[in-house]
Amino acid sequence: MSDILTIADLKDLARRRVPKMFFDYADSGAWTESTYRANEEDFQKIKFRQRVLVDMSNRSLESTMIGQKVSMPVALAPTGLTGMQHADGEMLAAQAAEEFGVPFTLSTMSICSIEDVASVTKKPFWFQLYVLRDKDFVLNLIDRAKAAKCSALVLTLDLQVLGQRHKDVRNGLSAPPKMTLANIANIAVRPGWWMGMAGTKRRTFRNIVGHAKGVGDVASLSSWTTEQFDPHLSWKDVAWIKERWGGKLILKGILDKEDALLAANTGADAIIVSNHGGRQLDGASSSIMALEEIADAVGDRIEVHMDGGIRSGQDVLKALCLGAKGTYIGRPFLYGLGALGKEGVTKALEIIRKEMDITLALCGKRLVTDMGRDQLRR
Ligand SMILES: Cc1cc2nc3c(=O)[nH]c(=O)nc-3n(C[C@H](O)[C@H](O)[C@H](O)COP(=O)(O)O)c2cc1C
Ligand SMILES: O=C(O)C(=O)c1ccccc1
Repeated sequence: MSDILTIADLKDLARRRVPKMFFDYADSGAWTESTYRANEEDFQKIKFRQRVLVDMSNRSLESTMIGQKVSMPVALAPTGLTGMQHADGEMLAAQAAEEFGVPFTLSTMSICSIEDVASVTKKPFWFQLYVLRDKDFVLNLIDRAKAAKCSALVLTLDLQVLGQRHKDVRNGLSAPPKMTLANIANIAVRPGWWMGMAGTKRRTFRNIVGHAKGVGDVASLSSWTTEQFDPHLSWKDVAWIKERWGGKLILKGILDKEDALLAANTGADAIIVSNHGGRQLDGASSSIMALEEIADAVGDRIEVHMDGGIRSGQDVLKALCLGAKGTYIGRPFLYGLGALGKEGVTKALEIIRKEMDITLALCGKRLVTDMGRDQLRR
């Protein structure tokens, strides 16, 4: 563990421990992956101002996201199939986040169900909703998230059609995965992973199987999921979901200022400036480059969050400087989970916290909430 100092170290270890098809699923973007790469690379173009001889004692990373206290403004992003990076992955990641004091967001497309995660956590977590064609099933998900006392609904808007990630096609990643010789050989040499999987009953999309009509077993899943994404969605759907949910609502997948203004009109509590980690529209702008314009356009009308490409505490601070009140990490916690299970998720959060704390000090600030545009050199 002592040799793990960066998120990249966790990624290297995950690559060795997680079967290729699932590691690649996490580590891939749509088509040429240009947006996936830009998400990370564009952070490097932004530089801090270094300040000296100011009081750097008693620093604090505490903040709030949608009015909820967080030990640092870094939530775990919703990610599908998280329980395939490590057995019971969503339950472990939720526990790590809870202990750390940051929000965990459970995906509709998770392996562990809403009820599974609720059974191993004490504090409320957030639930991410895909609005699928089967509206009865969508209502069922909303009601189950309410029953589990989820404290925010994250409504994802950028997956009306599914972007293509070539690696998934090449690896035969479907539900259930194609058991080619290459996949079997790959799993065989990762005993830690498959022993974990053999020891849990949670190996399929448990929010869906047994809940959605026509999905009684795993065999029917693949065609069901691809058919269910709904190209008809409109802003009117946001209104009925907001009404039915009745709690805090976060709209995820905004990358354009016109859309940000429409989102602000819905009365939602926050938007997430996001391109789905470069997994949807290849060729779209990086999230960090879209952030400032969107933050300027909406002003104080709605809280602005962002995700995409955050690989260090420095990246988090840059996003805060450019107008985000909160951020999310996707792959960094997945790498931690694949590398070391729950401990690895905690490790990812600790790495980011330490980088944030030292950077904050060297920028001459004590409070993370004081980071603004004047902390950047432009
Ligand atoms: C493997 C994987 C699965 C994802 N699944 C979902 C999902 O089910 N729902 C969703 O809203 N976003 C999903 N996302 C997008 C993330 O919520 C988030 O926007 C993205 O990962 C942020 O970029 P980062 O991975 O560079 O931190 C997924 C991302 C990854 C990497
Ligand atoms: O992989 C994803 O990014 C995602 O959101 C998703 C979509 C369909 C099924 C599972 C996950």
